[in-house]
Amino acid sequence: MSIEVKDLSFCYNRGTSLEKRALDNVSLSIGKGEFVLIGGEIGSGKSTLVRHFNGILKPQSGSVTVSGMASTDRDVRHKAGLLMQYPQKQLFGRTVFEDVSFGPSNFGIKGDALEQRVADALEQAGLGRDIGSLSPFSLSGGQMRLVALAGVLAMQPEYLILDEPTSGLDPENRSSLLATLKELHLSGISVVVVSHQVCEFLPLADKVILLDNGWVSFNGTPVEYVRSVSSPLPEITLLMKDLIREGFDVRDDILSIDDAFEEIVNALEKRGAGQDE
Ligand SMILES: Nc1ncnc2c1ncn2[C@@H]1O[C@H](COP(=O)(O)OP(=O)(O)OP(=O)(O)O)[C@@H](O)[C@H]1O
Repeated sequence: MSIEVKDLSFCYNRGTSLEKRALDNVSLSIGKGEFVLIGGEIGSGKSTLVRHFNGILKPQSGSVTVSGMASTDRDVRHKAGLLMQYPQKQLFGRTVFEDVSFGPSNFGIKGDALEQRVADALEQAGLGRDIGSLSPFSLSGGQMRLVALAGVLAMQPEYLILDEPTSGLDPENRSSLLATLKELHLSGISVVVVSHQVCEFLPLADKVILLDNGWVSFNGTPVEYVRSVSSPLPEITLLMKDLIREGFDVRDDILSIDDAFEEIVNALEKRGAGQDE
């Protein structure tokens, strides 16, 4: 069971003078249980692509299926939950409980079952269950984002899709969100992260897909990605720090860029071998 995208094309303002082709014959597959990173420059089509996964956008040509269900089916949103960019702007409830319970209660879940769903989702999102009675607007920006994440998790999706989840977060909230995503992935949820900062999520990813002007320019493992780019030094330095943060076996006394590349590839390969065991 997977997300299958076949020959997907999509234009905004189709048939007008403002026509903009955002996706051009995109085909890809996201396996169940994978952590997939979708990267690419600003405007390369990342958001347009993932908005097809939970049916916000409908394919103009080609197809998208999620665990065998066409993305045009209304129920696809129960299989793929999307946390949009700046999701805190979408909070509306008087209490956190009201916000997080909105999806499942519309789905007919009530009473104790609803309370349990909300408590579980708050816990999975890394928030205590006691937060339910607070106003979401009394929380910090990072906590508000986690409340929005809990709202998506309360629908118990098979695929959790996050569009630029760390943008605008301070370093502390960023690390706690990354830790939460790692936990969610370990618990068996498939995670798809859209980010133009590939290095930030590379240590967590099983697969990297890059878009360039609406087409897939790269689709491979993190090791293949590192081998394929000649990243500028600051990115490599950040990646080394991110790998150390995630407990990868990397030396921190590397002097040359070539050695740094080798060290990163070795560390990622070791992790890959560990996962296969
Ligand atoms: N609602 C819209 N109407 C018209 N054009 C749009 C619309 N949304 C996106 N586009 C255009 O489609 C292209 C792809 O946009 P998209 O938002 O999918 O890219 P992105 O890679 O997610 O960018 P970002 O990193 O800025 O979020 C861009 O050229 C963008 O300007």
